[in-house]
Amino acid sequence: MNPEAADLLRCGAQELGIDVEPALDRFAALLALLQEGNARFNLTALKTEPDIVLKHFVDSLTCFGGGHLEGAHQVVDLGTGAGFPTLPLAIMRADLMFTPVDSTRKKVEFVRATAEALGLHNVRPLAGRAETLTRQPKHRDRYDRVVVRAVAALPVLAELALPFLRPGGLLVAQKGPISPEELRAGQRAAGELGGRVIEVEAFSLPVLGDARTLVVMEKLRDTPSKYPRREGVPNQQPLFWSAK
Ligand SMILES: C[S@@+](CC[C@H](N)C(=O)[O-])C[C@H]1O[C@@H](n2cnc3c(N)ncnc32)[C@H](O)[C@@H]1O
Repeated sequence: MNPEAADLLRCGAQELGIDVEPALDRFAALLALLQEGNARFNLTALKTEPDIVLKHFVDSLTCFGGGHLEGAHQVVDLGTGAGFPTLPLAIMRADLMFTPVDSTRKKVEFVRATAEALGLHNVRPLAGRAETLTRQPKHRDRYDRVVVRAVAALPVLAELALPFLRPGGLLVAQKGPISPEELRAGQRAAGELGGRVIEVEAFSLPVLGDARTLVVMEKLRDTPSKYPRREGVPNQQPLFWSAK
């Protein structure tokens, strides 16, 4: 990692109240592995060191906002892609056990190999679609937390994520700006799926100032067995929302 990128990571994380100094070597190794992965196949759209550091690493660390990940939780990362937010969060918190999930096997293999190379023992990637995995008893109503970044609209996230959670568990969704319509649909979908929205926090991404929103849903009771609907339907026909 070049010195400018290292400074951006330090400053960005500091704005979030996080000291990355002890983890800089691991972040540098992650950066190198991502760039190597990008050279082999198109892993992420972000290619430059400042972009990767701010828009992947620091952006992922904003999931710690609000303290919803405090404690030794079992955490699903729904639609992890190249490992975000899992990998930065797992680097900073060995007490959190992550299950990054993605439907694209090649991405899951990248996350598995990268976690191994970084010596992260708290990352156990899983290939598959959320709609199918949450039909398996070992993944339904089981996890303490679901984190998600850049995957789908709120009502879709509610349908894909809440079935993973035990009652009392939380979905922490890191998103860009959300419209009142999307929020309303997310609230209604959460209710239908056995949960409720407990927090909506607008904030700015450190250094760059891009608008972000952290939406937290709590699961109150078991999700009705008809959810999630079959593969692809949650995204094609989001609950309570026609304006995709
Ligand atoms: C835009 S990428 C975001 C990746 C990562 N979370 C990030 O912030 O960089 C969305 C990812 O979600 C995965 N995905 C979408 N729907 C899914 C589903 N129903 N089950 C599992 N993975 C899904 C896709 O394969 C893709 O890798």
